[in-house]
Amino acid sequence: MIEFKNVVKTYDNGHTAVSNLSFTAPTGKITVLVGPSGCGKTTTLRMVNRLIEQSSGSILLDGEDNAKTDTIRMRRKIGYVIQNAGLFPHQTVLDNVCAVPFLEKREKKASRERALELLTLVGLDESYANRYPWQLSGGQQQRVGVARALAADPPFMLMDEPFSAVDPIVRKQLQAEFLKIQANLAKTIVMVTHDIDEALKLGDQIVVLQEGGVLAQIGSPSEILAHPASQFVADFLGESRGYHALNFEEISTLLLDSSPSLRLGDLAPTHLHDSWVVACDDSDRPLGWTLAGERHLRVEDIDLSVTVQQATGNFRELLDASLASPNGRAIVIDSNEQYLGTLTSEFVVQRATQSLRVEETLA
Ligand SMILES: Nc1ncnc2c1ncn2[C@@H]1O[C@H](COP(=O)(O)OP(=O)(O)OP(=O)(O)O)[C@@H](O)[C@H]1O
Repeated sequence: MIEFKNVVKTYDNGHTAVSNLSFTAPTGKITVLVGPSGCGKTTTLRMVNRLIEQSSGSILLDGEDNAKTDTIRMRRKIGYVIQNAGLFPHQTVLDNVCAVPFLEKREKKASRERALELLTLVGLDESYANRYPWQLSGGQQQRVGVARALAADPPFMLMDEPFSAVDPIVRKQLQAEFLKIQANLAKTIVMVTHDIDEALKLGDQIVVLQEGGVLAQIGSPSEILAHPASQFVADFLGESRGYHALNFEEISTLLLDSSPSLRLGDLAPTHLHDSWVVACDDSDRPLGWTLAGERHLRVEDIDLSVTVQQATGNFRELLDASLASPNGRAIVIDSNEQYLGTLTSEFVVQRATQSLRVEETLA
């Protein structure tokens, strides 16, 4: 775990960027620092690996005071991922990933093999190993940055806006892959982001800072959304708090409607003619919606543009799926992709309104 104890940072110009900050980043969990621009997030992060020295207070890494530990030894225990990846431009991807293991004079063959494994883990196949950073897209460079930080197998990771330099789709992919990796490796991570969505998605714990590096609130994403500690936190989370809170409601807790379904080749009973019906394949996997008619169901009659939603997903994804559907209903499937039922966007919106009201009374 990483413990901040009454940490203060006053820069030479007299500006206090971090004021008497105390919190613990638990072992194996992701702690995300958020707050408005200039509130001291990066300063806080960089004090952990002593790229910035605190003015007073202490930071302990698994109980060891980082100011009393040899800096080089201490930094080797900490992976550091920054925006734009910060790769060495004249080294290949493989050499970038192996940088720390080579520095530590680890066995070269084993280090390279592990580097290739890590590249695969972050979604890059072996063909990227001999490329140079400039031959990669921004998202690919960020993947290499994450693989490089993991290569030394450090117990701690510091990540400063690690996924920010890419477009929203790649960013989502990187976040999802990163969560998968973390589920296996369970590093103790402190991450900075200015994206509240990212914080809520990735963080086990959120630390909200306000101007001057003052701790405004610490808690799990759902705690912070449901019980903002102050007007500042409520304002910072913004008007979409209710919508964000949907991330933490599981669909499986809801009662689904059982909209009628048809398999390819089936004839619809007359009472269903001109109604929306869930079209499934031979194994009851939904393909989309169809307006039932007098003909046997053909693929051409199906609106395939819908997103089907896993019951293990969250309420917010469900809202997106229902809004994207031709009849305002989301199709929900189980883990075997079998059809389970449907829900209307009205129901989801009603639920969102309810949760927003609950939060407003609590705030
Ligand atoms: N070397 C420095 N000397 C003086 N002031 C500094 C120095 N570095 C940062 N600051 C100031 O300290 C405050 C905190 O900066 P920091 O970079 O930690 O904020 P941040 O929350 O990460 O901001 P952003 O979200 O904009 O990246 C800011 O007001 C900044 O201007």
